[in-house]
Amino acid sequence: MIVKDEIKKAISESLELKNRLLSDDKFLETVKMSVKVISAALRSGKKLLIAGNGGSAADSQHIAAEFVGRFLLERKALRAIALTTDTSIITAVSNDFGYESVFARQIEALGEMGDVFFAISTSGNSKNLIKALRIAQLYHISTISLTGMTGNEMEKLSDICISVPSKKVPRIQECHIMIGHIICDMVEKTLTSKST
Ligand SMILES: O=C(CO)[C@@H](O)[C@H](O)[C@H](O)[C@H](O)COP(=O)(O)O
Ligand SMILES: [Zn+2]
Repeated sequence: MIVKDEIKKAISESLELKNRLLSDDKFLETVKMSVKVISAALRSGKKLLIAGNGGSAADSQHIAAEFVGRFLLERKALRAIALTTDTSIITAVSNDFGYESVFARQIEALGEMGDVFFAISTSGNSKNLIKALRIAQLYHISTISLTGMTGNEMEKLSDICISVPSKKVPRIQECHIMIGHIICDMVEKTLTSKST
């Protein structure tokens, strides 16, 4: 039996978490910093590489599409790539090197100094993202992580970590895509504004 109370519980949990973010100045600051770093990289012709597993792979593609296509404004295409889409690369690298290398290897192939690597994970402990963050650091690529609770491994390896204070995967993911949209919106506005 479908219970309306359960539906309401999921919605209120999501709202409560978003409300916590609304009054978390440290969180707001990390989003603001991320917008600055991504805007500066894209403005100077560098690119945004995005990766995550499962639902976060979908978020990676969703965000890359906003940049390459458009979010809300008419403007030129922006350089963003999701590292989650090429099944030949994903299967070959996983098969030959192991799944842990699936993003790191693509960063090694495509990443350049000054690019930004945006890693999305609810646990903040996915091994393939940890390895990719280490490689990104080695190649002087800026690193931004979007995670769940603080204190995760990815946070330690990232220049900026935007963490959502929850252990509930779906609730974290709901905040992640909201944050992704906010970043797209603000980067788009920054890059199309004449005064900046
Ligand atoms: O979307 C969901 C659960 O809501 C799943 O597909 C989830 O993303 C996968 O289990 C991921 O492998 C989890 O990885 P991570 O968020 O811990 O990095
Ligand atoms: Zn999900």
